[in-house]
Amino acid sequence: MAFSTVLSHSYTLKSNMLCAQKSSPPSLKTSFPPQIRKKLLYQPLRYKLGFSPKTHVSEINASIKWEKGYKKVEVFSKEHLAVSLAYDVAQLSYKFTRERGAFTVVLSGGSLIKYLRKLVEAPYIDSIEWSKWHVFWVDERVVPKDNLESNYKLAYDGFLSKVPIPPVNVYAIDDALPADGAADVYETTLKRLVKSNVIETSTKGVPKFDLMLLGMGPDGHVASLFPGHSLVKEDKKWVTFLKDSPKPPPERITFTFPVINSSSNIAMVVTGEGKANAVNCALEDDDEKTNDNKLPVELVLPEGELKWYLDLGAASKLFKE
Ligand SMILES: O=C(O)[C@H](O)[C@@H](O)[C@H](O)[C@H](O)COP(=O)(O)O
Repeated sequence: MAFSTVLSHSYTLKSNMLCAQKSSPPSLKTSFPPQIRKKLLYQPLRYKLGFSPKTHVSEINASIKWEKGYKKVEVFSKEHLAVSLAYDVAQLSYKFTRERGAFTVVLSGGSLIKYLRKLVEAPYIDSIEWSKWHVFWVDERVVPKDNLESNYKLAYDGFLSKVPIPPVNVYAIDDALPADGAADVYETTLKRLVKSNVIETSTKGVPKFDLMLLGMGPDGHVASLFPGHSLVKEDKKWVTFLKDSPKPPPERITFTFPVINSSSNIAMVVTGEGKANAVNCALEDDDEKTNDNKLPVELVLPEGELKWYLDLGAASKLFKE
């Protein structure tokens, strides 16, 4: 079905790739609607305890969890989403810093940063080994770092300025370069860090980040990989660039799918009713779809773990009467 709408970010999307809307969303209430409870067809997940205080665990249990194949999905209130994300990130930080003395974390732009807000509070602010963190961006707009459009600025203002990560471990793009140069330099930086074992590599020799924190646009884009764009198929470069992003600003650099899909862990953080169609598309069973018919988000198939963190709005089309 052809799909055309004006998105909240004030750019127009035309795509025939989104799944058709299949049912009306349940009305959103403060607690989970009964039809959602009824549709708990899947095995609940169990959290591995051992790092975070139990008080946080009991709060996290106020959510819906299920697992379907490799897809782990959890639906939260917005507040619990931030609590749960902090808990999971802290556990991974603990695991990787203990196992290999470093924790490589890839950030996105958008609302993701505000969902990291619990990490800058007790107990995490004092218990995480921030000095072992290495921070990257899955995509960046080619603008100066102090520009309001910069994903670096967004992350710095909302998160990085509040935690003691050594500045040398924060890998922003070189904002003095044009898009192609910035992408090349970023890829060179990744190569250097792979060589020095700060970043692990997959069996295919591609960087394997410990944790990628991804957002998704209403059109199903992830990173700066947009539906129907040729970069979705890029399989040689680790980092590439575009000058024709359908979402402004047009010039960006982005990780490619080989790098995204080498990750040890991906957290897909998606909120808001505007994303419900794309979420439904990504989580439905449809073996008939070829890669050409898939949204970019559906091509996120990491070697490691993939977990979806949804709010009620984003999940609203998953639960049918
Ligand atoms: O560079 C960008 O334009 C953003 O990084 C973008 O890709 C964002 O991550 C998603 O659109 C989800 O954003 P929201 O969570 O704010 O909807």
